Amino acid sequence: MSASAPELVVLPSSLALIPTRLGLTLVSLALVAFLIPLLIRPRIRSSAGHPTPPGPFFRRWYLGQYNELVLDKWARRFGPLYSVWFGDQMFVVLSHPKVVQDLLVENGAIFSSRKNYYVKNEVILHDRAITANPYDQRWRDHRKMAMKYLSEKAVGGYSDAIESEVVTLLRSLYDESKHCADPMSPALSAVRYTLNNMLRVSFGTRTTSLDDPLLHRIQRLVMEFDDITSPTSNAIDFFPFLRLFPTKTHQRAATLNAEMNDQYGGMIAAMQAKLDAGLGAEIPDCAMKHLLEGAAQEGGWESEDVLMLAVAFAFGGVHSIAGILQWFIAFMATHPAVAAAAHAELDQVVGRDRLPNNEDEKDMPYIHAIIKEVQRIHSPFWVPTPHYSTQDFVYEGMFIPKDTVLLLNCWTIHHDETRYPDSYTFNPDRYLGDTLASSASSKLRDPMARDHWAFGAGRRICPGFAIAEREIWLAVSGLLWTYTFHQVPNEPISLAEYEGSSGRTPLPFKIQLKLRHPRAREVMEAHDPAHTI
Ligand code: HEM
Repeated sequence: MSASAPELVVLPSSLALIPTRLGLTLVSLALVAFLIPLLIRPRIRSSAGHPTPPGPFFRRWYLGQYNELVLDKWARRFGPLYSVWFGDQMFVVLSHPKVVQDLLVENGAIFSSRKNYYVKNEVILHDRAITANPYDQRWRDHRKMAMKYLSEKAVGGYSDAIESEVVTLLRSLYDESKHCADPMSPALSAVRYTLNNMLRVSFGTRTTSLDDPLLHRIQRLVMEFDDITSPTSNAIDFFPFLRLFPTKTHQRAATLNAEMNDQYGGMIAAMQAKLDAGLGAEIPDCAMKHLLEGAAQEGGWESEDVLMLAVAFAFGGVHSIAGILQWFIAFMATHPAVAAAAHAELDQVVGRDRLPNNEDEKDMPYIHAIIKEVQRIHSPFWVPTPHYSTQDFVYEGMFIPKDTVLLLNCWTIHHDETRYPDSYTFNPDRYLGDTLASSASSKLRDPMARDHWAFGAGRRICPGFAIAEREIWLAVSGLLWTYTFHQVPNEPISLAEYEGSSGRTPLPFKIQLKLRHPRAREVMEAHDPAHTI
């Protein structure tokens, strides 16, 4: 070896470099050949030659905080059905009501599964929660059980409890604002209202004050869940090799799973201990009691299934409704003419002696319209939990292969100028004459007649629809009956920005409250804020 080295040194320099250059070129070509498929979309066709829907040339792994705006930009460029690749996963984006109806509703047997997202499904939910399950028997069992407690009929049984929580909410705002003297943030009271309703349904319990540690812990867990489970945000979901490395997202997801187990597992164990001690009569009727008393065993459920149903209720039903209520307050403070028209309707239909109730809704089309408009203009989920296909399908000449993720592009649909003229303006009048409840509207055959798509579509449509509508109606009408809402000088409320990765809640803001009439104070003061079930 050492004898041949000098010979190399005497070679002309250009010749000596040839093997090196060739090697480098070959390595570069190999790298490019390896990298290009990772960067650009593949060309896929059906056996009959149909191409996949058009879409961006490059693959993605992250769309940023306002991911709906990127999806909207592409919808304008590529049309109502386009495809985009995230790492190894093809997404198709549905940006028109007819496409949503044709695929998710009419072909629900094919488009109702869920992708096995690594962070959300595997690490956090252990493949068990209703929202994450593929379209299989476990999902059917969970969904059936959830509907037992969330159906229209079941919700009728919670009306008194929800009405009582409304007064607690009104009182909490009153106390927090030092009897309307100080500006205050409505966020925590709104979260407590929705959490108490969910705890009532699942555990027959509630938090007792804004300082209750349970409120703060669940609030934190739900926010963390929303923050780390956006369907278009985690590279680790789309590039499986990243799972071999320790990442911050993975660590956060594992911690969240442990905390959920600790919190909800602890509550379930405490209930089980009470039942074992023969003290079941002390526990109000609720989903967890029913499951622990036998329903779970009959359905072949394991303890983790029970836990995950409770988690699904909290994670699905707390920030969604609390977000709507916060947006509603923000719009009332910034649109006093709308609030004044709602107050006039209340005075005419309900008067000032009592709070509005469920029966009043049909007689108050304007407040009904305000609620629909808030949900249209600020849906809590601009990118709702995606659906997933279980068979190859050709739609309008475009190929949607099995195992494709389908995104309902709520932002683009809710800003379609032909359906909602002047769509960026908050204008409840657009819904006057639409007397249907949103749950009834979602069943209309004509997708263009549907009020909005905030609750999703097809067989995975939100099972909390009925309770959400009750909670929102009673809270919104009660808030309007009690207060007028005002912006705080020099602290404008932003109606454009929001927290979280998908529209969830407004940025923190403060409002100044004013009581509308003395009877409102009497109603609140007669109510015990520590009211227990
Ligand atoms: C304003 C309130 C709410 C909104 C806007 C909302 C919205 C949604 C949306 C968009 C979906 C996905 C639907 C789809 O895949 O097409 C969903 C699913 C779900 N929601 Fe809601 N939701 C709300 C309240 C609730 C409540 C109160 C609960 C529970 C008590 C709940 C529990 C769930 C569950 C468990 C799923 C998963 C269903 C499945 O995969 O089969 N949601 N929700």
